[in-house]
Amino acid sequence: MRDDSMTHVAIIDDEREVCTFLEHFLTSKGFTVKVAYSGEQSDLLMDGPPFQLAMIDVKLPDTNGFAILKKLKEKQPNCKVIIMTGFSTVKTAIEAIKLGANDYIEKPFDDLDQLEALIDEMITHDASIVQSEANRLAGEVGFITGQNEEMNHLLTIAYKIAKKNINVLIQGETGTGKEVLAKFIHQASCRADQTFIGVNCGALSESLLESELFGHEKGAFTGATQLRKGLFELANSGTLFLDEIAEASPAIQVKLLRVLETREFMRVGSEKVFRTNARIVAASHVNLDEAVREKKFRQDLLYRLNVVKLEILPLRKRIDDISTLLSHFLEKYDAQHITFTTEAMRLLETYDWPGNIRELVNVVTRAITLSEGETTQITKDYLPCYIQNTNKKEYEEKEVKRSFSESIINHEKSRTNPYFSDLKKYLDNWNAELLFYWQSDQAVPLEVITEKIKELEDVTGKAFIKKALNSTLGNRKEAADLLKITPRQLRYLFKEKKHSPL
Ligand SMILES: Nc1ncnc2c1ncn2[C@@H]1O[C@H](COP(=O)(O)OP(=O)(O)OP(=O)(O)O)[C@@H](O)[C@H]1O
Repeated sequence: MRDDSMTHVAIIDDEREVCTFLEHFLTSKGFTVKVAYSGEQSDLLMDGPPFQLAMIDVKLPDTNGFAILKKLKEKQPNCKVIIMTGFSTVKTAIEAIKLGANDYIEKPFDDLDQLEALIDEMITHDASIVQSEANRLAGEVGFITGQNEEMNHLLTIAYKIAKKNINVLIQGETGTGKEVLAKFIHQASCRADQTFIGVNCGALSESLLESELFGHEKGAFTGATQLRKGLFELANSGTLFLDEIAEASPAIQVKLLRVLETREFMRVGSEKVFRTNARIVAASHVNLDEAVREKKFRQDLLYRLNVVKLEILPLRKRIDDISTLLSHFLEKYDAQHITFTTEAMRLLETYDWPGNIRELVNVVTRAITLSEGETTQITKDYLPCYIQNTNKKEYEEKEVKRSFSESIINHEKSRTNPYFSDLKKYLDNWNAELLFYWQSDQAVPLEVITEKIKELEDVTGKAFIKKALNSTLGNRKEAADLLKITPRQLRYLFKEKKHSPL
């Protein structure tokens, strides 16, 4: 007769020694244990009374951990699952987490305290606690999610894997919050009280980036007047955030690969080998699989970086999060008294947000500033003209185009987006807005003005690049020559400008 006051655990693994060890270990903790050595035997277990926890090996002779996980989640949805994996199959275990496993542990079990802590956590914590802990920390760091299920799932996965010592790759369009997510992972990890340092690999020349990353000895090159520690050294027990990793040159990619493989590096101008324990979180708005196919990015480096890949949705695909984001920003700017009219909300939910959350922040701060002293209700008139002019049909047309192909998307967007289609209109609006601020009796936060100036630089620069590309029929090399910049700079400007993936 089964005693339901006890904790019931299933172990599914074809390695008999592992099963024997776990059976002893768990029985000594007062749990009852059932063992299956194959998929067939595990089917029998799953058809029986429910388990609180199942520990499942990734590889079995007649099936794999994914298939067992799927069946278990169907038959016993409340059963927690720990996937057991060898080092070489960590990526597989991460996939299992994405599919609903609660955690994974590497075999052999070197650290029994860690094993015990993991099992205890599984038994005592229910999933809603993990979710609410993740949400609390996300609120603290400023990575807000609302109703969107995919984003909430991503947040939970980020929270779970944060505690593991593995590299993470974050992909997402510009302004979607890649850096904020990297900070969240750092804060949720055991390294939270250590350093978090970030570097934008596209913003520095090759030699500067090399010395930034690895440091240099005094006299290593002209201008190296003193020894400088690099980021791998400074972030030794913390997290190193490599932003826009796709922009790293081939030579830097080789050097990064070496550090990721061996954990060793040398300062520029020195032969001495240093070790680093920095956790790497890399980010890119470029699809790195595509960059590998186009031979712009090393496959072996990508393999090392994306032990876990997290993809943040663009804002237009998480429209259901807009109201939560708005409330967050209103609170952040101490403007909780402000509300948005239904019409204004509809416009915000219909606009396609090429600059993603960064652009939303700008729109909210602008609306707060403009409405100050006038009203507490944001109507459509307090939104920028290009958002007021958005209509549903135009949006839907863009959606269809978007799914057509990435390259066509980018081209179409630049053509149809009112932001770029008419530079003169944009400049007139910009001028009018700035004059409005200037003539306003209210003090305008300088941040709003500097953001507008950056936006002007972005939009105008992009318009001129687009003009040059039009005249060279899309030939980037020739366009770069016309603009008297290098093709690399053109690529950078082309992709990095904040408000508009061309
Ligand atoms: N989920 C979020 N909740 C609240 N604010 C967010 C969120 N995501 C991004 N932001 C805000 O949007 C702005 C851009 O975020 P961030 O710099 O992390 O984006 P990014 O994807 O790294 O951009 P880029 O690709 O241009 O470097 C910041 O002001 C950030 O605070």
